[in-house]
Amino acid sequence: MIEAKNLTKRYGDKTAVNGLSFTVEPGRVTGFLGPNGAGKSTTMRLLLGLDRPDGGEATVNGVRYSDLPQPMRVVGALLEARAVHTGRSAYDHLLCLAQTQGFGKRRVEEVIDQVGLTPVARKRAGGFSLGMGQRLGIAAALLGDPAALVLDEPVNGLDPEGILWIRNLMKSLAAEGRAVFVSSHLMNEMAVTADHLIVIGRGRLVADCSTQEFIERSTEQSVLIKTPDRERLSALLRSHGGTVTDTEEGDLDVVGIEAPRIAELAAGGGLVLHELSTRRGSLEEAFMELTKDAVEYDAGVPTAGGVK
Ligand SMILES: Nc1ncnc2c1ncn2[C@@H]1O[C@H](COP(=O)(O)OP(=O)(O)OP(=O)(O)O)[C@@H](O)[C@H]1O
Repeated sequence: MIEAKNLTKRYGDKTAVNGLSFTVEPGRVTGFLGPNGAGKSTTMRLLLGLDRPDGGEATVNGVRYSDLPQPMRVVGALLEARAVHTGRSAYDHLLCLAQTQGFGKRRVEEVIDQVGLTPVARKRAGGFSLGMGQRLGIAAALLGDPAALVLDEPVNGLDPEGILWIRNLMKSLAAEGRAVFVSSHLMNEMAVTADHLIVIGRGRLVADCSTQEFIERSTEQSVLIKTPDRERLSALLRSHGGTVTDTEEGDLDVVGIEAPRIAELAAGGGLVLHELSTRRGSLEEAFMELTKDAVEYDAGVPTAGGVK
């Protein structure tokens, strides 16, 4: 389990991470979301002991990274997508890393196989594509068979096949009981990958809830109605507490009453409906709205214990 307690990091006047507390549980993929500059990479660097916090602390299985005797056995990390600038082969690169931690050749071969690099394992890693470089980075993260993984924007710059591969890998690593913590600024990507979401805006926690809960709470539901009895239906729905707006196409958009109830009310009033459809706002819109709120109002958003 990864835990951040009141984590704070300042760079000069800028507070990159501001009193952040959350836990990343084993057995699930936890998405770490925030717009550019929200503080995701800084938080991950603090978790991995690459930077010192100005306040609070970050631990993995209750221990600070810098105090872990064999860190690669506890947490594997992939930080920022970049090509590996090495004249060494993928195999030699991993073997070198493995030897620093006392892992053998067999483990190197296993992780190479796991990430699908066996056919190119003896080729110079410096010539790898971004996708192959990512696979190599993930192989390095997996070397110690760690209980937790920290992956910073692993899908950045990958083609659809690479994205699908990483997505499935993260899910299977979580299914094996590992804590998988993955950052992204893409809401839609996290919606299909993560079981749980931690959302930050300007270094502060905005939401900490299951992905399902986030989707349900964040995307407001409205009902679109096509009807020849627009005026009467509109008045009827308003009298039952609905918020009714006219769309540019001359239809009705209703918030606050669900479709089956609208159909019953219309039938009761002898009003004709030509179309009745439930719509949800896009997740990406909801995410932008949420992080904007964090900055401007810091209210009305889902957190672990409900809506803040
Ligand atoms: N070494 C540093 N020195 C000064 N400011 C920094 C440093 N590292 C990060 N920052 C600032 O802290 C804030 C958070 O940056 P961080 O890289 O953690 O955000 P992020 O959420 O990972 O963004 P992105 O998705 O763009 O990588 C930004 O405003 C950034 O400019």
